[in-house]
Amino acid sequence: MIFPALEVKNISLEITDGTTKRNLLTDVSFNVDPGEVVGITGPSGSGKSTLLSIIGCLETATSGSATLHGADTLELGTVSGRQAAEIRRRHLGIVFQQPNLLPALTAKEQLMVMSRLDKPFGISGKTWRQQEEKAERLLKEVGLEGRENAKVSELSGGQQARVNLARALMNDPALLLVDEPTAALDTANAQRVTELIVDLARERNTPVLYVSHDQEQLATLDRRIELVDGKANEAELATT
Ligand SMILES: Nc1ncnc2c1ncn2[C@@H]1O[C@H](COP(=O)(O)OP(=O)(O)OP(=O)(O)O)[C@@H](O)[C@H]1O
Repeated sequence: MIFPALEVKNISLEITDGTTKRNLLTDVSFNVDPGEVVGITGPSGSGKSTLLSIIGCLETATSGSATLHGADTLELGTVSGRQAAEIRRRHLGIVFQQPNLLPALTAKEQLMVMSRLDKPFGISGKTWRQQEEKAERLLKEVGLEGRENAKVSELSGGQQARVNLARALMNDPALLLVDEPTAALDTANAQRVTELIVDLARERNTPVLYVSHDQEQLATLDRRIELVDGKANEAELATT
């Protein structure tokens, strides 16, 4: 039996809105294949970022499951605490809207921080030098060859978004989750970064969930899922 890389089944989240309870997400189900980039879209407040947080083990669903099939089969939607942190560190790449880069560090050092979190050897048992080579290789892949030693203040917004992306790839994630990573960029730069994400996903066979409002960017992706009133829009799914 061939599994999709990511299987999301009937994810629901009940939230408390003031004094009333309501379902922010209701029975959201979809699959993502290896190397496929799926856009998550929908009106503001429809739960896009929350869905990504559940799949990214940052929040837990009230019910349902999100299963990642890779070297290990991992349940993502319901784990919390130390187990969730371990899954994020080892298996997930998460890119938020704000790069949150450390101002005192160079581009390469932003990536090396990921290795430092995993002392004495890297995530996959690699030495410090091997991790350093990996950081250099990733920066080259995102188009930053020659900028490895530049500090954040010396990098443009587009370059910072690329460092942010490279950093999320340091652990060779089995799933990449990106939440409006180009919101701070002009249209041309935003489109280039989106195309880079699609290329990297295909080259690495990594499934990607990409939250965006931008129709032009969404058109670059393999397909899209629209969240409307907490439900995934199946009609849109079927036509894409
Ligand atoms: N566990 C929770 N408890 C209460 N409220 C929550 C919880 N999780 C999310 N929310 C609320 O649900 C709403 C939806 O948030 P979310 O950021 O997921 O929407 P979004 O579709 O990503 O919006 P935007 O496009 O504006 O970024 C927000 O008002 C958020 O505060």
